[in-house]
Amino acid sequence: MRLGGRLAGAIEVLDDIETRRRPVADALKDWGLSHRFAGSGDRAAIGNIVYDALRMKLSHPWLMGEDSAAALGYGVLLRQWGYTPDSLVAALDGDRYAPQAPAAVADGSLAGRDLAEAPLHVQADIPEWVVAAFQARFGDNWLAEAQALATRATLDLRVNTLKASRDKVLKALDETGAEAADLAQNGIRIPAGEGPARLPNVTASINFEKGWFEVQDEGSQIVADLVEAKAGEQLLDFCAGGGGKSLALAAAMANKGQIHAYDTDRKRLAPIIERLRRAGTHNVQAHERLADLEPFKDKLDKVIVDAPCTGTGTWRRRPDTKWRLNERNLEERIKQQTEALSGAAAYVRPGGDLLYITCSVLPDENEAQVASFCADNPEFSVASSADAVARLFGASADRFRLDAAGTVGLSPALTGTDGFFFARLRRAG
Ligand SMILES: C[S@@+](CC[C@H](N)C(=O)[O-])C[C@H]1O[C@@H](n2cnc3c(N)ncnc32)[C@H](O)[C@@H]1O
Repeated sequence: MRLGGRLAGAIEVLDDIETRRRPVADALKDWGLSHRFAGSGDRAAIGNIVYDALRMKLSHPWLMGEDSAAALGYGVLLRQWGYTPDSLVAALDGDRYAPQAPAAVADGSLAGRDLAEAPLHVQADIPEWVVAAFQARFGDNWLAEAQALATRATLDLRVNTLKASRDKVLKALDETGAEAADLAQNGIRIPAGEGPARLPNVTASINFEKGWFEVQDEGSQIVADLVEAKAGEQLLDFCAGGGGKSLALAAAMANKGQIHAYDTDRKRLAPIIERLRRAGTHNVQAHERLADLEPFKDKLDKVIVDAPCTGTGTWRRRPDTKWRLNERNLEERIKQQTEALSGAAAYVRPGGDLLYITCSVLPDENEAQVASFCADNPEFSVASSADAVARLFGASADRFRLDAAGTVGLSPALTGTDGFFFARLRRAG
């Protein structure tokens, strides 16, 4: 397929998502099934246009002066893929599948529009009701932070030090453009690629099956590093999900000591068994029932709450969730976080730590949640992570956001990672 056909396909999918409220992955899959002539490169290019469009779902239509799927598709090519109006006309010339251009492209009036005149949430490409929270969290830099969340994310891997070194994995992936990550000590980064470029399918490789690495955002690796899990410690990963943090912590502990992995959702937890096997991890025990944790009350050195959250920090990877988020979801998540924190606190030994993590940048889920937990549980107080950040990240420590109490914030604009929050809450000894 040429560019025009790919653009038309993406516009069809965007239309389907909008008019039938369809999940992106389903809409893309259905398009592929009903257009079997399209090759894998075509499908990848169409997927890229669709995801890029969803990242900038407000600013493209504003600049085009029309709220249509075509405005989104053309917006992607002109504002994200590096085409100029002239080079785009040339690329689509004679292509009978090329969709009709929005009027502002056809008559050239697009050139006279300036995004700086758009409402702030449109410039930021975030829902209007979230602006106040971004301003509270990022101050003067909020717009740049929001715009960084509207860019493509890199593909990040964590080297499993139980099985391989970073150099060994880098060598094995040398055709992918992989490089050592800037911050995470065992991180590897593969560039996001531009335009129609496909990310390499690294999980289809033998080395992935051998357990040499896991796919994990560098921010998620960094918060796991900040736990500073030590060989021999007794840990609980209370919101273990599929085990991303448990696997990283187990490797940091060199398979020594014990990690108990628990999650209320058995279906989310189940894949951990296969992941642990592949990684050669022997010190993680998965628990399906809360009652299994009874013997560990007041006993554990560290309890990790990687809490359910709105995921605002992951908007680069899942731009569709940006537009589904509403105030009711936020309230529900806050309630779940409060429950998870108070449930998990019971297992921390005196003098031990409760580590609170979210992949959100909203203060209500982070700083405010920590403040209200400490007010309700006066045995706990924030222990600063400033020293840990300096110890682990040395000269790069100034890229982290540390608040006065010593909680840590990561974000695409600051650390080049997903947005994360990390707080160490110490139980009095
Ligand atoms: C952000 S996800 C965890 C991701 C996981 N730690 C990882 O690194 O792959 C949050 C998890 O918390 C679980 N959860 C929600 N409420 C909970 C509670 N009260 N107790 C335990 N787990 C809970 C959810 O089922 C979900 O799997």
